Amino acid sequence: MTDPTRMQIEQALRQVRAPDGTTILDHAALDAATLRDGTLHVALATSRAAAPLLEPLLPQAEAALRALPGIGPGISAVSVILTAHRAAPPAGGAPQGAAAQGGGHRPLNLGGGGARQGPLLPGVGVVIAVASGKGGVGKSTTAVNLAVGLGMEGLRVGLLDADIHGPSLPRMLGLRRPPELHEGRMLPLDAWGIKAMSIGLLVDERQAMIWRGPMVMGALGQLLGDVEWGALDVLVVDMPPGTGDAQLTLAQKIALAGAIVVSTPQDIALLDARRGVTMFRKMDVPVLGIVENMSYFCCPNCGHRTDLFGHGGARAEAEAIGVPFLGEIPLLADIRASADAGAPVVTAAPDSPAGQAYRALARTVGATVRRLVS
Ligand SMILES: Nc1ncnc2c1ncn2[C@@H]1O[C@H](COP(=O)(O)OP(=O)(O)OP(=O)(O)O)[C@@H](O)[C@H]1O
Repeated sequence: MTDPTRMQIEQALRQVRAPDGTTILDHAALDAATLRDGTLHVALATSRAAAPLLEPLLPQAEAALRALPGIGPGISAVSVILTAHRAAPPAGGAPQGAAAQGGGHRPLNLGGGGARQGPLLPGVGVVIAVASGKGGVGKSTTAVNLAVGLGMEGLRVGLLDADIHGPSLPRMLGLRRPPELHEGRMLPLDAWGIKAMSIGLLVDERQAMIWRGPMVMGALGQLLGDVEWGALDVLVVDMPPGTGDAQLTLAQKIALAGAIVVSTPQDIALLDARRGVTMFRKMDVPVLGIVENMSYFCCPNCGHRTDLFGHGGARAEAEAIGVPFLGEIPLLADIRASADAGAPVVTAAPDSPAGQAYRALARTVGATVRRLVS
């Protein structure tokens, strides 16, 4: 079997018609196609205005792609998603040959611009993702304290909250006003020495919770393309939790220099962390390391340390899968209280045990960032 080419995919998509007779490719352009674990993932770039019209056509598009000659032994399923840009880019591009074989996840060479090409974020030195295999492990808390800690290390830092279903950055940074516009682009807000942007600044948090696929991708496209970051050494991206299509597409859209995976020491979370590491590896994104959050409990009265879930799980897991271990963050009430008060503990109480833990993490990651931007 050979991989489908751009021409084949576009031919299949041209059979998919809206009620007015126009084809799906009259409103969208083939943006990226990826083979992952036997599934052909196809991303179509469209305008925000057209996305609601195209969404009902996606099952037909998947059926048309499943009928492609050559879709057989190596491809068992097809998934089509919409990514909404500001304006639909022109469709087309020269038909290209198939991608090199091998690996469970392969971006297909479609010609006309791969997903990780193009200066989406001019002026930004490196982009680092903070991710987790599942929700609730403290990914956002880690991302916020790491970003502010990197700022305290003297780096020019931006923080993008791409956790679109649960944007917690405005609350954690104490930001309430919407971003200002400059020549049609959004200006990130200043907070605690860094620049920050979140979908939570644009819409009500509860509204974002119920968004469906195309709207999520549209909002992310806007956050990626419409923010005037200015000159940054590093942009920290708080990824949505998990390892699904939104994470994958996002990681493809941004040229990530590296990813940090946050986990708790529990077995189940470590399994999810392993899945997160695997996802980035499949996309050739270097995993900078694993952070163990809620690693141990420090009694605020006597300072006694209790390893609630056993100790050293994430360190051992990191060693087993061959990625660096970046450090431990204790379970401490003032981490949550500071986050809820909008003043990250790394800056609110830099010499507290929590502050010191985050500063140590920022020093380690800061050294890597300096190496990557130099
Ligand atoms: N080390 C810690 N000690 C005490 N509380 C913590 C710690 N880390 C995170 N928390 C708290 O745990 C809760 C979940 O944290 P957070 O929102 O950062 O998780 P998350 O992994 O980003 O979740 P999701 O991605 O599902 O939004 C928050 O109330 C946060 O204040």
